[in-house]
Amino acid sequence: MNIYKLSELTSEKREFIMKRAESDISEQMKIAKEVSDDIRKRGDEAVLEYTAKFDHVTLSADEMKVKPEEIEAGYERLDAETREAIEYAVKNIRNFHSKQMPEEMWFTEVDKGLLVGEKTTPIVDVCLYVPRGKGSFPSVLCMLATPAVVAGVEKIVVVTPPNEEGNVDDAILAAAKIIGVSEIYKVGGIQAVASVAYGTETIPKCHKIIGPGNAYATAAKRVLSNYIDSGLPAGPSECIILADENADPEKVALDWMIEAEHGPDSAALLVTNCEELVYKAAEIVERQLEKISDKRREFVTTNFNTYGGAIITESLEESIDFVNDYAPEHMEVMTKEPFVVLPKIKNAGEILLGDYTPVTLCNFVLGPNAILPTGQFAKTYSSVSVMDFLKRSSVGYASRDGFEMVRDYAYKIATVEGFDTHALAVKERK
Ligand SMILES: NC(=O)c1ccc[n+]([C@@H]2O[C@H](COP(=O)([O-])OP(=O)(O)OC[C@H]3O[C@@H](n4cnc5c(N)ncnc54)[C@H](O)[C@@H]3O)[C@@H](O)[C@H]2O)c1
Ligand SMILES: N[C@H](CO)Cc1c[nH]c[nH+]1
Ligand SMILES: [Zn+2]
Repeated sequence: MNIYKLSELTSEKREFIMKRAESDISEQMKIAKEVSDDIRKRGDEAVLEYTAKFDHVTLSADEMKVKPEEIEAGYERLDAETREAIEYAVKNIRNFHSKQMPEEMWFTEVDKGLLVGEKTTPIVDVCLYVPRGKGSFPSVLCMLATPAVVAGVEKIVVVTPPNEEGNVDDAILAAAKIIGVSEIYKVGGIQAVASVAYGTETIPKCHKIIGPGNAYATAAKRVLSNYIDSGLPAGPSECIILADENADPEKVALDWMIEAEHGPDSAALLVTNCEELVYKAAEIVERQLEKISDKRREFVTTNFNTYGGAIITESLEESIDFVNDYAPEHMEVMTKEPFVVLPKIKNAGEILLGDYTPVTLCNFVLGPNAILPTGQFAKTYSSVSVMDFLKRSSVGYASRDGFEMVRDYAYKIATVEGFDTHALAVKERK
């Protein structure tokens, strides 16, 4: 596997590690443009052809929309333990996101007679993209639909690629029923993004699509950015385990592998000032790899030899600087004093502290949102939250006296900017 000393890393290698897999999706963007143009022209007919081509499933237009009885049947088929786990997860996710809800309206008097504030309103329709390719993601539906419901979105549309049998997985259907969403379409990748960006005979046009996806879904969002708001960039999963000499190699090894199993394009890094920890954890990884499926083992090993691996630094401070530059999607802090490290972490989608908060917990049941910015976008974007489903309108009111007090100031600035009618509106107001 890749084991680098940070001080010996070439600038090319550092750039490769920093950029991860999302650096070049120009090929996928070409395909996304062709496919989406065709879907715009031919609607459902084209969507179904591309579903056959890319998902290897033949559906009719009527089969694309999941029927209420399919949701019921999926829920009933799912075993009781999994249903209970989903219900528990949704409870914590709902709780966490309810705390994020801003006040519907607030006002403050910035000066006498000048009242200003904000009014928050749900986005009227939002499409949730639930991936299905290298894995099945009922948890992603929970992470997207729960805050959408908490925020009060009126029309929630779910798109997800059909499985090999042309259906939606039972756990996704059950999660939908538990959360209370029912408009689901069996469509994925570029087809899904283009369908909701333009609208087809069967699939409604939406103003926003949000959710993680592979390079094709990401490419389609970029190509269609004039037609639909596509939220945060959430591509191949990635994680940094930040550890010092106090970390337990067994736990480090377990958690280092978590996000590496998403796919060959993911990135899982162990960043530590303790060389001995790296070799101990790497040995344990070898042993643990024997316990997982061939498919996931291959993803982890590919990952550890491409975008992932270990970075050995000279000190904990140097490790923290590296993390801040990398801006990981997920990160775990496994150091002697994680709460002391916390304030020093400036760029990360999620920061999990201590020995007992593996990424797995937050991905599924803890409550915070696991849909997070990837590819260094954690420098400017945040995790999915209720704010992704809301928007703010500024509100202002000036009384007559308030207006008189500020009219000259407004007039001056309008004149300096050369906006005549702006100036007139305050100068000539009786
Ligand atoms: N950042 C996050 O919060 C987060 C959360 C969960 C998952 N993820 C990531 O999301 C990604 C999900 O990817 P996935 O592949 O499992 O599911 P996906 O739904 O994104 O992709 C499957 C779709 O890709 C399309 N496709 C596949 N091959 C194609 C080809 N050759 N040409 C055109 N289209 C093609 C198909 O239409 C298919 O429906 C993973 O990288 C995972 O790590 C990220
Ligand atoms: N780690 C993913 C976000 O990057 C979320 C997830 C769902 N299932 C497994 N993992
Ligand atoms: Zn994961």
